Amino acid sequence: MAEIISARVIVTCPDRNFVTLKIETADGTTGIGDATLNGRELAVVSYLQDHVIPCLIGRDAHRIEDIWQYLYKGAYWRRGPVTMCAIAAVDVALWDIKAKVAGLPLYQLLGGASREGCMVYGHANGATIEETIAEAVRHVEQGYRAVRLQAGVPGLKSTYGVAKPGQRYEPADGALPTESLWSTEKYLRSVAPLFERAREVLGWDVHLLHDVHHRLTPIEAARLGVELEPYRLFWLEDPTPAENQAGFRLIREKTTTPLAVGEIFNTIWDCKQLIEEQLIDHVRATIVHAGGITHMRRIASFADLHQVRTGCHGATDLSPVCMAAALHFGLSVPNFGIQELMPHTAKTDAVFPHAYSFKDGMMHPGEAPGLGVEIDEELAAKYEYRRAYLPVARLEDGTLFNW
Ligand SMILES: O=C(O)C(=O)C[C@H](O)[C@H](O)CO
Ligand SMILES: [Mg+2]
Repeated sequence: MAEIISARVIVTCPDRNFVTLKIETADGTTGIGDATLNGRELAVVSYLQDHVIPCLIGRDAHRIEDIWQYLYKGAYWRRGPVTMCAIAAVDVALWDIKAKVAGLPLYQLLGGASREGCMVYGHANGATIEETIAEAVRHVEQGYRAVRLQAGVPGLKSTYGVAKPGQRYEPADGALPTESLWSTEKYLRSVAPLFERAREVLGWDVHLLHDVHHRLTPIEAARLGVELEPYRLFWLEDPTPAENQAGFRLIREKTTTPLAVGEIFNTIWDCKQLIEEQLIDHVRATIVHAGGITHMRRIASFADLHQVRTGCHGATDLSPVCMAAALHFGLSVPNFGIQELMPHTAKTDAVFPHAYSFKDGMMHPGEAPGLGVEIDEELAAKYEYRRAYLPVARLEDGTLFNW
């Protein structure tokens, strides 16, 4: 028995907001879990503080599966991003505790390493095709074996995934949502030329990826998939909103461009049909948004039966605590595909000292017992929460669209 004697939520903003849950057991062992839900952070803080923590005190931290079921079924109101982020934070903190008590890096408890490291993809973006390709070249020089390409769309003032001049890309950029304009026609004209040029310059030994960010209809996505076939993408991500999973049948029938979906999924039920019918190649659900390591292992096992590999979301709104958990998970599951890497700022890294590392395009969680990441609470306290929303997108006639 490792009795939970306290659980606290820590909110900090070292360049961007993060929510972290810290659980402590009677013998002084602590574990942490990421609970960050970009743009809706405080809803998870309240869910944890007001509704979850009171249920944790006095429980045995080692009974991870039982606590997961207790929080999921016990709430009666199942699923949803707020609930599943909160459960994820508890779950990861408990795995951290268990692995620390065992004196092992977490991946050893998850079955051990299935590979030498986790291949990651970086983000190359620029206002023009040439700027984007130059960024991609820089990534390849740093050792990346896979790069996501996003370029500005001629005729649109701003584009998803493209940084403002001289700045890092960080989408949650306003105390109220900033508004951007979208034109499917302009966008569709711009994508194939980007990848044509990328293959000319980068050759064929680097994996190329692209994120549509939910902005096409299935038939438009099918057209784009066909147009991109000559450039052999590693994946085309979120080609269409995935609430209607059956919509992917149409895309799948038309194109062999591999598909990745699921960064906004929070349970296996969001991707059950996509996986069962083999409508996708990679599932993008990740630890913090999809119920933690316990639930992600369930999704990965189910996906493995259908030749679907993982491809966990890893943007900067997922804290280093989530990155560490994703790497232990990715190193251990048999059907790992790739891990997204959008490096955090030095300020964020200082608040979350960690054992994971990057080398030759691969990441490894390190050998420290537990997750191998801690939170420097004194430093964290210096960075106060700042409300920051994700943008919204409108069509050129003013219609609210998918961002
Ligand atoms: O990293 C990606 O693929 C994204 O689509 C990033 C998301 O827009 C971001 O994480 C939203 O918070
Ligand atoms: Mg995405």
